[in-house]
Amino acid sequence: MLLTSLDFLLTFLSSISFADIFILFAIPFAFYIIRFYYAYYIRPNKLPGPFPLPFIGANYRMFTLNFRPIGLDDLFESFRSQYGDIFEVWFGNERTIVLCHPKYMVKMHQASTKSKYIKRFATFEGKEYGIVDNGVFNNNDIHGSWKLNRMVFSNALMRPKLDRDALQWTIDLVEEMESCWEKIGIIIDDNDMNKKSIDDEILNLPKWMVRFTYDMIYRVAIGIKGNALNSYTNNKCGLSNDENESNIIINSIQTYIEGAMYVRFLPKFVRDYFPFIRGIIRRYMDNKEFLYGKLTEIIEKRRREIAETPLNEELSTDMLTSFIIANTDRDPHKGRFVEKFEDVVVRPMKNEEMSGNLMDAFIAGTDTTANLFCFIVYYLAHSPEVLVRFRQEIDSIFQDDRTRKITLKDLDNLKYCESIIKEAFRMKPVFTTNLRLNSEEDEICGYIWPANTVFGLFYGAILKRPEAWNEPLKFNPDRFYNHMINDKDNDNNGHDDLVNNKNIGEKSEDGDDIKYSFTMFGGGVRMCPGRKLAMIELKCLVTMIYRKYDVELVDMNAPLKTKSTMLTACVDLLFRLKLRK
Ligand code: HEM
Repeated sequence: MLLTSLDFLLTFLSSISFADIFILFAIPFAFYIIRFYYAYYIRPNKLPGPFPLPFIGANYRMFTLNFRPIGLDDLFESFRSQYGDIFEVWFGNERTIVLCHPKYMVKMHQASTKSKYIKRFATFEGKEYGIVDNGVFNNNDIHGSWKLNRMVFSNALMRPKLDRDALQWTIDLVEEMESCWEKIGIIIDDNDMNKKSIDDEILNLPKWMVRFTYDMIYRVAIGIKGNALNSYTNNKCGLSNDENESNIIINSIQTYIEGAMYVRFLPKFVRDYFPFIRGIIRRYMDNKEFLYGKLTEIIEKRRREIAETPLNEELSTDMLTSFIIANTDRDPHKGRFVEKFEDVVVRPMKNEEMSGNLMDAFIAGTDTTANLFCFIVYYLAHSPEVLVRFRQEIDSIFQDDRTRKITLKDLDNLKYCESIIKEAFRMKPVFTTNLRLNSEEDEICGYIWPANTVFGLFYGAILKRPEAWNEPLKFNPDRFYNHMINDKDNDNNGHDDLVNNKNIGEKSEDGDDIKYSFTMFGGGVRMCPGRKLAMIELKCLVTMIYRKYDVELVDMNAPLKTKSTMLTACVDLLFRLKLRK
């Protein structure tokens, strides 16, 4: 019997010719191409944009003629100058309508739960990986899990009680990093004794900052000190280099984020059946299982600790503790929310919901802050007159004391510092392009768009428009500072001004057209819930460094090197510190 089947198989295989194999592959391929171009030619509202190729869409335009990849920010900028303020780009099979003028983005940035533009992503790839309808950022289940997750997330981050602790944790971390820099010779004296003994890797600011922000978010999210900074120094700081739990988890989170790109952009068929890719995906899936398992252990342990804590004892302000007690009798804010949506069944959170929210704190709260700090350092190094003004502000607040503990009141007073942070974002937005989808048919820019059209809000363009900004290519924090000082609605508390982020441009008096010209934290009901934390962290870090040190770039002539996707990252920025004279 076995022999007969084998005979049959051999006969069958030997009868297959090369032409048969070709046809076998060519038919589905041809079918795909016809379908692709049919969809392309019948698309509604044909806009200008790069001609898409099957499978890769317009991705081929990401390479220059000498095969060098260019960033998404530069690519969109080149399309904008070629096609105008509204154009279309195909990424694979997905069409994105890219908007470059704030007036086209008004509906996306309006804070109304009735908005048709609350959804963020069109693709639904990656549910098994936990990146769809989980947590906050990637969550498209607007009337389901997103609202509750978002309310709990915002409550954990926006309550004033966290401010005090977030400031203290930032101070502790800056001091830890500073002592490390001192030991390994990043902080130099006039004799430059240590100058030659350090390799470029150690002098690279973005590497430090990513670890700094991971440790910070680990502390804020889980309530435990992280170890990313410490481990980076490989014992050079004389600190122990234990592979402790925080390190394992932080590494696993970084692997998870890397894997999310594969899962989101490769079709399921390719992920499941292509031999080489299948292996890679398997490893990412194993890492994801491991990570979520670890988070569940941490959540369970914290649940037990909370249950054992007497009712009259105050609980920690970290996010995880807030998630666990949210909407339970242990919650001091039960029934009260910083952001409240209608039609939400308010209930305690499940473990997997908490894991998703914790992951979002890491995904959205680390690289953004880390890279923005690097851009601030770059622009300050090239703007001596701004640095002088900043030092005047610092000295007027701290007098000559370069080590006094920074308070929340100081942060409120550091208005020029805040303006520097905003201006660095305007010049080099870490969040280059936001995405939103319409849940119903709607009009944008005079066209009627069917539901589920993907809109790319190209922030890189609106932050430089001459209608909204004077001399838009100039680094000039005064454009924000003057506004903060003169704004009649401002209660003289710069901190609050930012929290209520008014999304205004410099020439805000000039009308609605430029209303949403400053979108550092996005806008509307999906606006960044980490904005207050990010500003506490950045203002404290920038002030502590510039109050005490002169920051020198190793190569003052080097252009700012970045890598840009949805987020723009600083690639290399070699630095040294000298004690300020
Ligand atoms: C300088 C630092 C940061 C910048 C520039 C930034 C910017 C943004 C922007 C532009 C958005 C999109 C908002 C929209 O669609 O309207 C966003 C969303 C988000 N950010 Fe931030 N962010 C920063 C820091 C943080 C931090 C520290 C956290 C938390 C620890 C955080 C958590 C989130 C979350 C969870 C969302 C998704 C909100 C939603 O979809 O409902 N971000 N952020």
